[in-house]
Amino acid sequence: MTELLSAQQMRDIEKAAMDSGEVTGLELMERAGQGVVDAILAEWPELQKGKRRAVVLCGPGNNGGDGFVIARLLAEREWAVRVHLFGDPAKLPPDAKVNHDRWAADHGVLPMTADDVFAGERPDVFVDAVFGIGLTRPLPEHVARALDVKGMKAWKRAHEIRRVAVDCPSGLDLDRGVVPSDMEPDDPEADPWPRTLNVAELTVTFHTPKLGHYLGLGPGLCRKLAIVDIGVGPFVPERAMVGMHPDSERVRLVAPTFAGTPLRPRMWPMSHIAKSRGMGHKFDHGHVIVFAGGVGRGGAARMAARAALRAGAGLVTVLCPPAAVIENACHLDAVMLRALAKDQALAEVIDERVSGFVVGPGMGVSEWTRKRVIEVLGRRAEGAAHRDPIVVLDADALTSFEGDPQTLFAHTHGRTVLTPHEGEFGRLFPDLSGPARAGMSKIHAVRAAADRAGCIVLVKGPDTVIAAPGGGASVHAAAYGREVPWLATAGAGDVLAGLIAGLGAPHTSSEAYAMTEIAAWLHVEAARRFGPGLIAEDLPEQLPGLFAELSG
Ligand SMILES: NC(=O)C1=CN([C@@H]2O[C@H](COP(=O)(O)OP(=O)(O)OC[C@H]3O[C@@H](n4cnc5c(N)ncnc54)[C@H](OP(=O)(O)O)[C@@H]3O)[C@@H](O)[C@H]2O)[C@@H](O)CC1
Ligand SMILES: Nc1ncnc2c1ncn2[C@@H]1O[C@H](COP(=O)(O)OP(=O)(O)O)[C@@H](O)[C@H]1O
Ligand SMILES: [K+]
Repeated sequence: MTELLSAQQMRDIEKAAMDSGEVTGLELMERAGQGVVDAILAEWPELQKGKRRAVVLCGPGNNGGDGFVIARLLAEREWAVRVHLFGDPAKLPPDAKVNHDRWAADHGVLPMTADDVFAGERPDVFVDAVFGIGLTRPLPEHVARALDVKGMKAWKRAHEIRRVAVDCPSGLDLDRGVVPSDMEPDDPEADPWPRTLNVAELTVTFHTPKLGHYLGLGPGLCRKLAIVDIGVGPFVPERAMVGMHPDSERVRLVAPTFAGTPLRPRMWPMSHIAKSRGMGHKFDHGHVIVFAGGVGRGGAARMAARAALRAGAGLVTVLCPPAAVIENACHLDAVMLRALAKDQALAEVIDERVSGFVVGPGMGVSEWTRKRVIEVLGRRAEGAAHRDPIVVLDADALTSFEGDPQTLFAHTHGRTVLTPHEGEFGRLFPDLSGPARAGMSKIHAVRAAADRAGCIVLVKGPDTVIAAPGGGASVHAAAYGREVPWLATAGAGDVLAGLIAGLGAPHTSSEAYAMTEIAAWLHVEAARRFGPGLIAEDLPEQLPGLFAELSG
């Protein structure tokens, strides 16, 4: 895993490095600028030869300071570099001022209006060093227009210009992954895309990625992320450990990486999956129960059940109303089937060895669903040798508690996982959702939800956020080469619920949180492996091949 930092955490790290006396702000700025130039030349090796053109846009803070370093280093390569500044040079912070003055000693500095920026000859590289982690409010209109990709049309063959963002495309809030705008109120239900669009082809950030690189609009605006080590101290490995319960302050990125370095999938996730299973009897691999809805409504449960079985649960049983037995029997083989009448207690049809439940997909929003949820959450492990069953609540199991979430939260336990999409999340947490979330990041909202619910909460989407009570949080992003828009298909969420239960069901599987992270990752890997044209039924069928590849 890799830590994702907030802007404040990054500032604290930089400050600690400077306070230690080992490095000065000026040295950090030089390393940052050099790192950006190196990243540009690595990304586009054809730029290593010849005299090229660059336009560099510098802002009023240290992001602008990086821009002046980049301009100088490119000019030293005999590039023709044009620099535009937003702000008063006399008010630049000290390190940025030093670099401005070095540049201005023998080069011009132009104003930052769209007319000035998009004039002159077409550059090979366009560098955005206007704002980084210091953005505090929406971009001024004229700055937004100078950064707008549409302005590039002033040049012929504009598509050949390589757009590079320093730390982030300016205007992106690196804590939330949103672009605050004066024109559209900060309302998550309004169209999140800004009127002017500042999209990079390459974004170069420092030390580790920030939250906003992976949340919301971040990946779509940054496009490709390069991380430059500027030597501000070591990573904190124990906080980023794979498979461990997450740290209460730091957010981690769910990926086979360790402090930014790729890990072999054998180490993660396969070693964790294997560890939780060990050897043994099929019951040791867990028995998962999936509740199905009535006649004609069992598909969601069947897909969840198949995912749980493919994920490695030893046994999976679908429980359905007696009237739906024939329908389900026509579809199920390896997955077992039992009838459960409305007035029957669970204990009449299942034994105490059941170690996982999926409740909700296709069940219907009803009082009956509420009762089953509470009944399931009341089942606890017999004796210290066993753990409480993992209980995944999705879809109708969540919506059935709309307006009365406290009743649900009174029964959840540490091995409960809620898997809402944003709509379902809003039904349980209206004050953390929709317009009420304005100004708050998805991380903040999901952390608060996990605290309130007293269990793990996973909120789905291209940026999936997982949180546990006490502050631990992770982001799993289907981004930066892992985009799977075709995963937005009916039933994909049911499969995810089954995956979590299947991975978390072995009695020896202690970490429901780690298994939830792994499930989110495998879900997207399965979708990538299949490709466009995917329907939800295809997802579980990808798992055997995927496991084989990951173990290779
Ligand atoms: N510290 C270090 O050692 C290192 C830092 N590094 C680099 O520094 C960057 C962070 O620098 P930073 O903290 O100065 O913030 P930055 O993003 O330049 O912006 C702050 C300025 O913008 C202004 N402002 C904000 N929003 C505005 C708006 N909408 N419209 C108008 N003005 C606005 C704000 O003004 P204020 O809000 O105070 O009025 C302030 O003047 C970081 O991203 C990385 O690139 C690297 O070199 C590595 C070493
Ligand atoms: N653009 C996207 N990229 C990647 N994954 C997505 C995207 N849109 C949705 N998903 C994933 O697809 C699944 C949809 O689940 P859900 O909303 O519950 O739908 P359903 O109820 O039809 O199963 C979630 O796991 C979500 O993370
Ligand atoms: K920038």
